[in-house]
Amino acid sequence: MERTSVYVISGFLGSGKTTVLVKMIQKFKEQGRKLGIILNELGDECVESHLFRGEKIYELLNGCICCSIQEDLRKTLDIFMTQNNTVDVLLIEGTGVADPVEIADTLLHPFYIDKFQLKSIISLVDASHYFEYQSIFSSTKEIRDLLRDQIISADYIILNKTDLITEKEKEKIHVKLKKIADSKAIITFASYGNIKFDTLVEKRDLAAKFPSENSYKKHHHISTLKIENIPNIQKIDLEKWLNGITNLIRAKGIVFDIENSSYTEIQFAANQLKVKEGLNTDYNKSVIILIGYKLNKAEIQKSFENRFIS
Ligand SMILES: Nc1nc2c(ncn2[C@@H]2O[C@H](COP(=O)(O)OP(=O)(O)OP(=O)(O)O)[C@@H](O)[C@H]2O)c(=O)[nH]1
Repeated sequence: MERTSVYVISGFLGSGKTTVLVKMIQKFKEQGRKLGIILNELGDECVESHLFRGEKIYELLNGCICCSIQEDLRKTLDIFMTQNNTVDVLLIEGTGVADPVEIADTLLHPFYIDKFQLKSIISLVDASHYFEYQSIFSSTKEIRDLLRDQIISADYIILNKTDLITEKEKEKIHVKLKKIADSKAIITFASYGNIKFDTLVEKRDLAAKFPSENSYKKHHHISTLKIENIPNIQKIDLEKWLNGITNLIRAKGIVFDIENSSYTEIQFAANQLKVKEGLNTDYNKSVIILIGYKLNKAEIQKSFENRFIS
């Protein structure tokens, strides 16, 4: 079954995310695509609902900077999954203070990886405030780091509001962005989010990889590996095996127990394995996702099979 294409739109407060989102909706509709939209609002009210009248909108309210973003998003993705095939393109607008990696990370979860395909992380940069936000005098470290993360994790960067700056400033920002961004990322200029839709939706590298792999890549050379068909394994054995993998940073997964129609959730971080057993689910697959620094995928897959299957 075709996975639902997901586009994440990130960018700092007021950079033009909603402006671009409205344009994307229009274009996708012209193509006859069935759209779902997730808005991640700060505060407890979506003040922009009127812009999306008639669309299938899901709001993640109270989407503050903390981890609740991921939980809310999971709940919303679950709703999409129960509405089979009603949506073939999902657009997610992050709050101006969200790190898109968190959204990508959620889409990487074993529950969702077979259903959703992260096509692009689009990041808007407000050209008119670029130097102000980058300045150590008029901005905070948190803001600078956040803007940096938004740029690093994107595969499509829109320098928006160029109508408010000079050609010279535009060039200067472009040079800076090229230094920060992933080498494969597309950097484009726009005012009022007017970009070439075709270049935005055309297939790029991100689709061929696991979501979020790209996002971490620039700085961390992170790779991911999906192991499927997991037999019943003792927790201690799995923990030992995971701890033996060179450069592994994180693992997460689910192991389905056919007899009890329940699953065990697996979370491995900081060399420790945590499991939650006996959870109810409609999901009936077993899969573990490994995330690490330049993982030797073939070797790990083989080691898993030797140890637990044959
Ligand atoms: N001058 C100028 N204004 C723009 C441009 N793009 C968007 N705006 C305006 O900037 C304001 C913010 O745009 P939005 O699209 O709402 O930005 P946003 O990133 O969704 O904002 P938040 O929801 O606060 O995060 C609106 O008043 C837009 O009309 C642009 O390229 N040039």
